[in-house]
Amino acid sequence: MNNTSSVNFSALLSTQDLVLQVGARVLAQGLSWQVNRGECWCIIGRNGAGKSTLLRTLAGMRDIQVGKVLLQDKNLHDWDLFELAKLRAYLPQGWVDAFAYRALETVLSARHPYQDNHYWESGDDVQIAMAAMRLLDVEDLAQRDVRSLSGGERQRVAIAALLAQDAELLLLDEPANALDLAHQVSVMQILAQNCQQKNKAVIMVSHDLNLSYQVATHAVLMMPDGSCLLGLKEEVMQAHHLGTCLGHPIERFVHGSQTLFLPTVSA
Ligand SMILES: Nc1ncnc2c1ncn2[C@@H]1O[C@H](COP(=O)(O)OP(=O)(O)OP(=O)(O)O)[C@@H](O)[C@H]1O
Repeated sequence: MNNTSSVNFSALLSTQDLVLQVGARVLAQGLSWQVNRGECWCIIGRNGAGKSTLLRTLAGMRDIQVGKVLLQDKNLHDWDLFELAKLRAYLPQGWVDAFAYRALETVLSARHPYQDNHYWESGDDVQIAMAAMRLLDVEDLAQRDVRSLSGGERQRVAIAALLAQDAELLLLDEPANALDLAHQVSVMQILAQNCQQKNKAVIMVSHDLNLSYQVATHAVLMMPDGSCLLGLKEEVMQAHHLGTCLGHPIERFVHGSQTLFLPTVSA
């Protein structure tokens, strides 16, 4: 399914007939997709479906063999790297901290594209970095060696860095990974607010159907046959579509203002 029937030239991101392939395996076939400012998309699929590969491709970290990815109206790989860093930010799924940076320094490094001499940060950069750390509840960890942080603390520092980059398009690979329940909800709400109040666009990979449904406006389901189902969450996140996508029957319940998804479990 494509969501490009009414062509919108002001789309922040668009793909045209994109094919994702790893070796002989086609992960996504002919994906044509538009993402506009203010939209929050979640990408759903089984392990190995190609969610991270898709996100890395949209971030410009993977070659495109077939099809196009446009940011605004320009080919992704034609963007100057510093301009690209102001336009899109990317949170990978995991990393290794090899050096003893302070948490604040890792957040400040996200301000690099805004520094004219690309070397020294200004007082404004420090304020922006600290504000992002405050929002993510890691302000108190600013002077800590990143290698001493817990998994959830390190994840929140990384999300603070992503926000400090102040890009229009936020690409996040399982942002709620390793977070406790309160921080999962808080991070998801922060992402939704960035779309609603700051007119940014979010594309995130998530395995949490319930939380995703609460904050997302749209969803992409990466199907086992390499097709993608994409559109408004209400239309796409139907129990039967999710069941096919995830290879397990799912039931959808409406409880008050909440929509809940439960996997069917036989006794
Ligand atoms: N460099 C590589 N060489 C061989 N196979 C690869 C390579 N990179 C990715 N793959 C394969 O491509 C498929 C898609 O990987 P990807 O990481 O995008 O999946 P995913 O949907 O994000 O999975 P998960 O939910 O487990 O994170 C997987 O089967 C993976 O093993």
